[in-house]
Formats: sequence, structure tokens, C-alpha cells
Amino acid sequence: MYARSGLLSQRSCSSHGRECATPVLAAQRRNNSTATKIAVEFDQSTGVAVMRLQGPPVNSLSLDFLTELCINVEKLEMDKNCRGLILTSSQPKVFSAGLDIMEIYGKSPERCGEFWRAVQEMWLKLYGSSMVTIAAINGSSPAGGCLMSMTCDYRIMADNPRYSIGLNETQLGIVAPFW
Ligand SMILES: CCCCC/C=C\CCC/C=C/CC(=O)SCCNC(=O)CCNC(=O)[C@H](O)C(C)(C)COP(=O)(O)OP(=O)(O)OC[C@H]1O[C@@H](n2cnc3c(N)ncnc32)[C@H](O)[C@@H]1OP(=O)(O)O
Repeated sequence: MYARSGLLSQRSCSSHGRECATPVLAAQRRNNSTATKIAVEFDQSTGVAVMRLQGPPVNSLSLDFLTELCINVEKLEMDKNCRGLILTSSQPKVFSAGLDIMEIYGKSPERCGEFWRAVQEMWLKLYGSSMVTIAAINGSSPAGGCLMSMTCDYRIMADNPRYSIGLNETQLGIVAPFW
């Protein structure tokens, strides 16, 4: 979902010194899902977009989720009026539970490869963004959720002792591939 006044075009552009993605994007080619796990509100007057993660129950980062997130970041990146992006969660108590472990458990090497490429695409897009990016961490954010927030320029976390954040994935026996 992308809500804003005016039409969002997917033109190539070079304003604000940005290298814009080509209209046909890797993430878009991969996206078959019609469900919306990301809601974006763009405020023209401030130039700031808020991206709400709304993948119940815990915003786990599935291939579909990552694809939708990348497409939305790309769209905002191409909008020369968008200067800032706030990433937050609509789910209670959880920012993101990290990678969707069902995407890696018992899957073929090819499928795992596709999934890890999508993970890489997500953090490269956020880390390389020319927008000012802020993670408003309003819940727990383990492993991949922590990675996602680390790739933002700034992080603010809700002050609640029940919320945790960190790279705990080795406890599951998961080692991130060499990038
Ligand atoms: C820029 C630098 C680049 C370098 C990169 C370097 C390193 C980065 C490496 C990144 C690697 C990441 C690997 C991962 O992310 S693996 C996933 C790790 N995640 C976890 O271990 C989280 C486990 N979950 C929890 O701790 C909790 O669920 C919670 C998030 C704290 C929420 O707790 P609560 O509100 O109590 O909810 P439930 O526990 O009851 O869960 C509800 C529901 O959701 C399912 N679920 C939870 N987490 C996941 C998940 N990650 N994937 C898939 N499903 C998940 C859980 O099983 C419940 O399902 P049911 O209702 O069906 O039982």
C-alpha cells in the first residue's frame, strides 16, 4: 500500500544526486503476492514517509515481506520529494521477529539462496538509501529485526523492559552467509 496525494510514477531520475533504480526492479519481478504487509504514508508537507510493518503476528521477514518492503523503499527512493523514512511496526509488542524461520527450515539450497538474496537486498536498500532512515523500534526486534534496524541511520527504541533486541540467531544455529 502506498498512500499519498498525487500519483507515484516509477520514472528514472537523477534529482537530489540520487541514482534511481531502473523501472523494472528485481524485487518487483519476484513479487507475486497481493497481500499487503507494509503500509506507507507519505506526508508531502514534511517530505517524510512512515512505513508500518503489518505482517501478523510478529512481522517475520518472509520472502514476500522482504519483497514488498524493498519495492516500497524503491518507490520512495524514486520520489524526489521524499527525504526521510520512518520504519515502525503496527503489531503490538513486536517490531520484527527477524527472518521467517519457516522460509529456511527444510528448504532446498536454491530456495534458501533466493531467500538470503532477498535479505541482502533489504539491508542494502536501507543502508544505501539516500533518504534519512529511522527505525522506531516499538517492540522486540531479534536477529533479522535487529539487522533491519541497524541498517537505518538512526534507531529509537521504546523504553520497555519486556522488549529485547540483539543478534541472537546463533542460538538457533543460524549463521548469516558471507557477504
Ligand atoms: C549491515 C550489516 C550486515 C551484516 C549482517 C550480519 C548479521 C545479520 C544476521 C541476520 C540473521 C538473522 C537470522 C534470523 O532472523 S532467524 C530468526 C530469529 N528470530 C527469533 O529467534 C525470534 C523468535 N521469536 C520470539 O522471540 C518471539 O516470538 C517474539 C518476537 C519476541 C514475540 O513474542 P510473542 O509476542 O510472545 O509471540 P509468540 O512467541 O507467541 O509468537 C507468535 C507466533 O509467531 C511465530 N514466530 C515468532 N518468531 C518467528 C519467526 N522468526 N519466524 C516465523 N515465525 C515466528 C511463533 O512461532 C508463533 O506462531 P504460532 O502462533 O503459530 O505458535
